[in-house]
Amino acid sequence: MIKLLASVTGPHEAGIVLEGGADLVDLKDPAKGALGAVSPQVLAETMDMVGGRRPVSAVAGDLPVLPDVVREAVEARVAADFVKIGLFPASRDARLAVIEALRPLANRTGLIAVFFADGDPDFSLLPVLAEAGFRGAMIDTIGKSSGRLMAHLSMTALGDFVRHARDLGLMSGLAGSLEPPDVPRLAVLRPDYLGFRGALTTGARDAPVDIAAVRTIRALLPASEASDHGVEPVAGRGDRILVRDFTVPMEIGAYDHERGRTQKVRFSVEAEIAPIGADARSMADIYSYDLILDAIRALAARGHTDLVETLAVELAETVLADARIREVTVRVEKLELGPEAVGIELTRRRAGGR
Ligand SMILES: O=C[C@H](O)COP(=O)(O)O
Repeated sequence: MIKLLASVTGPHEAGIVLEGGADLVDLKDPAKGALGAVSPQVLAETMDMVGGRRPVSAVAGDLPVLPDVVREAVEARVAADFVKIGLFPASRDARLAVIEALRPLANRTGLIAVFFADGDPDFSLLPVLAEAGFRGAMIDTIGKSSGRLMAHLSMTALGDFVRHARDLGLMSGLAGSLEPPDVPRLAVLRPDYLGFRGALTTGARDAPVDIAAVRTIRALLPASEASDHGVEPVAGRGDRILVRDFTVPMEIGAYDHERGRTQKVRFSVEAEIAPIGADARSMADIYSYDLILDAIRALAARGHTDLVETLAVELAETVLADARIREVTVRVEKLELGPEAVGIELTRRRAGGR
């Protein structure tokens, strides 16, 4: 489920966003910049008001990228469930020094790094953050009048960020002047959080939060895991691995004039496998079409074969020898005998059914 992060200025606005369905109460002072901080006092009052009903995050502030300055600001806010730390424009070394300085605080609060889409984001720091004990990473924008998140980063780049964070065990969040129509588009990328301030107010970013605006955003977020994962295989049908029109020269034919030379033979294969899991990401999770291509190359390399029928049966048997294959259809066509193509198509199924 994709959660709603709502940025508020203190306890009063926290009450409003909770009523509107926020999943994370995020404290910040929008009048003081992208990550303008509220005082530890306001943090304490807001935590009291929220009373553990939802996690509370606090931003560390629009700070220079200096280890001591940032560590001190985070230390003052470790009572929050999460503290968000901006990786503002700076050299890689300066950012690394800040990350390292925060390592000792990682078991006192949930550290969340904030990359800025318009502030030279360096996503190669994601593994460094994971190793230093950070709990998550998000992308926001610094310049709140210089366009929405997607004006600075493509959907592909945002999707890569979410995937990379997830692979590293980091929560991910996306924010940056987002508007209601952005929600379904970004929800497709499946970040853990979408974050809002401007879209939750009655007007400007530092105007008061408005319950109707919060509800509008809430209603746009996918309601449950079920709707997030509402994709399932069709009962009784497998997925299909395809090799289409793979043409190789080979020695083939029962006539004398077909011996001692090669001619073009075209192979097409459709192999049925069990439905691929939604979490398939690597070669280890799938049956590769390369195995079929290799089997065809081996047939072509082994010398003369009289009949295309022999090739088709052998190829089907080779493919079905892999226990993951349920059924295979093989087409073998000779391409140099006058018509466009002559050949055979056959289907074989694993004995014993599915
Ligand atoms: O953390 C999220 C931000 O508060 C988003 O603010 P914004 O929607 O005004 O850019």
